Amino acid sequence: MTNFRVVTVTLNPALDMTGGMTELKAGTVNLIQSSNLNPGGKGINVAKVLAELGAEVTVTGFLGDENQDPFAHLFEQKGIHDAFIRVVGASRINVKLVEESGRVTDLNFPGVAVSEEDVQQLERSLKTLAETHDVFVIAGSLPSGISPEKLASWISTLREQGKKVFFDSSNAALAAGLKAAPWLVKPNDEELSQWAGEHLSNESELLEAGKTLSQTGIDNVVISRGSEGVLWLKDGVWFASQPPKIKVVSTVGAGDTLVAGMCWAELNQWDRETSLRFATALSALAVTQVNVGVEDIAQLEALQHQVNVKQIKDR
Ligand SMILES: Nc1ncnc2c1ncn2[C@@H]1O[C@H](COP(=O)(O)OP(=O)(O)OP(=O)(O)O)[C@@H](O)[C@H]1O
Ligand SMILES: O=P(O)(O)OC[C@@]1(O)O[C@H](CO)[C@@H](O)[C@@H]1O
Repeated sequence: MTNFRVVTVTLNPALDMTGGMTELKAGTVNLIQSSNLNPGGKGINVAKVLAELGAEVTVTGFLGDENQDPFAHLFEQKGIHDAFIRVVGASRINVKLVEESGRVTDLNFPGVAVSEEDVQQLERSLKTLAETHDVFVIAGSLPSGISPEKLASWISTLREQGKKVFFDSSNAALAAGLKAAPWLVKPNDEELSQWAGEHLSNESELLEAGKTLSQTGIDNVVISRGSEGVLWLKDGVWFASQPPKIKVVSTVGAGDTLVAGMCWAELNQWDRETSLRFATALSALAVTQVNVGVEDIAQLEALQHQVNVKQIKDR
């Protein structure tokens, strides 16, 4: 029987303060016209979407004990099991400035530092969760106190236990995590360029770099390209998707929603075309709203019909 249980790991959660404005002018006073404060962080966003789709989700990572209430409230509201380690201090507040054009400026803060004792608690939590779960999503940046090598060691351990690890991060954490051969990775085109050490400016360069990445032992390379859709390499075969043209409200969490969609598709054992169509439509829907989540199931159905999916031949 299919098991719909997932653990998401967010080592550096954030309260996302989103401000809507006409146009950002750096170095001047900018007036915000609308604002929202929502619990976020990549793994938590993935968890929220998965829970709304119907998965049984457990969340872990590190949560500051001074401002944990909005997170705890979200978990309760969505029926998400809360296995977060509480650490001394406040989780960061990240500021997202969304202009009328849809352009987003992210101000991502460093986050609360974790101690060696906190790290040991998390390792115990992962060990226990691995006894009952086969799918782990590890997403987001690292707080001070966790080295990229430590993160990579967790991915390696889970992989040695036969777990499917979905991984989405950036910078040094991404580089180290990729070496541990997660089951699925989702860099965007910029992150893949960083990994490749050169600017990848077109599809064929992305395909080439994605192929090289997969040869390091990664089963699924999923490259997100914003409005240009998704490229997905598995078993040596590429699929590409193109979402319809959409009025962008906020792109915050679009990548996390794509990861959640790919994860949900895997839990359902859907074929490749169905999986990619679903995950692309889900992430395209995410950009039509400020908050992360599946707010409009009817619109999701309609969007799936408008996503173009094709296999890329001879690659
Ligand atoms: N303007 C858009 N129109 C339609 N779909 C979009 C748009 N922007 C993003 N998407 C969908 O969301 C997916 C993920 O977006 P993107 O590539 O921007 O991820 P990301 O850079 O990881 O995002 P973030 O870090 O903001 O979560 C895209 O592959 C696409 O399917
Ligand atoms: O600093 P990180 O962990 O890389 O990214 C954090 C973050 O930008 O990611 C989510 C959107 O993907 C937001 O909820 C959150 O603020």
